[in-house]
Amino acid sequence: MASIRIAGCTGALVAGGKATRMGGLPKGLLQVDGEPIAARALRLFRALFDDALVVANDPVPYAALGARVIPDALPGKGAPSGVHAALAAASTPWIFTAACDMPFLAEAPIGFLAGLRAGAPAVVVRWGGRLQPLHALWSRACLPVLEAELRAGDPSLQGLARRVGARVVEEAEWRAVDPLGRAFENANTPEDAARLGLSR
Ligand SMILES: Nc1nc2c(ncn2[C@@H]2O[C@H](COP(=O)(O)OP(=O)(O)OP(=O)(O)O)[C@@H](O)[C@H]2O)c(=O)[nH]1
Repeated sequence: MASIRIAGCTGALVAGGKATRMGGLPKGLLQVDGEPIAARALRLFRALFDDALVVANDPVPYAALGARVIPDALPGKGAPSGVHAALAAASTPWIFTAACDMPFLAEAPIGFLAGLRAGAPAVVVRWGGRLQPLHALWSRACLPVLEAELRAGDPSLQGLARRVGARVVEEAEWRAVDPLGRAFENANTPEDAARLGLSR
């Protein structure tokens, strides 16, 4: 059980990618400490948030996890399609998004992000010189902006963060809760999976 609750927020696992660099394996099923990444994430989401869902265009790998699995509403644009679907489907004013290949989600860093929500349309960390929009908080105010951008072209989530005026957490600030940036670690290739200690 989590020691904090983050009200008005849905945890959304973005899991609709092709995982070509991982040979098409549903990356959320990679195991961390003997548990699929997706199951671990949903367990954390249920403890922290009002609701939890998975955005995946193939629901089969995630069907057994007991969470609502939704497809992209505006498919074909990568992770922005997933964030859009989550914002459109959530019944809460906020969503927390995480990629399905992030094995080290943790309560304290997510709580830190949530503590910065007031007055911001989104909260995104800059780590390693790059905004990290797949471990971020997005408010419903971002939905019409992202929807218009998806209909018009091929937007990036980093661009969306800038355009909505997201609260950007700089690296020095983030180090207080996550000194090594573990939250943003993700497994794109079998080599990444091995480095992060993940198994099939
Ligand atoms: N819902 C949804 N999620 C996506 C989509 N594309 C990528 N994602 C997710 O976004 C996160 C980051 O995706 P990437 O790792 O960059 O892309 P990927 O398609 O999973 O992998 P590659 O094919 O190897 O690039 C992962 O959790 C993906 O599952 C999409 O079109 N829809």
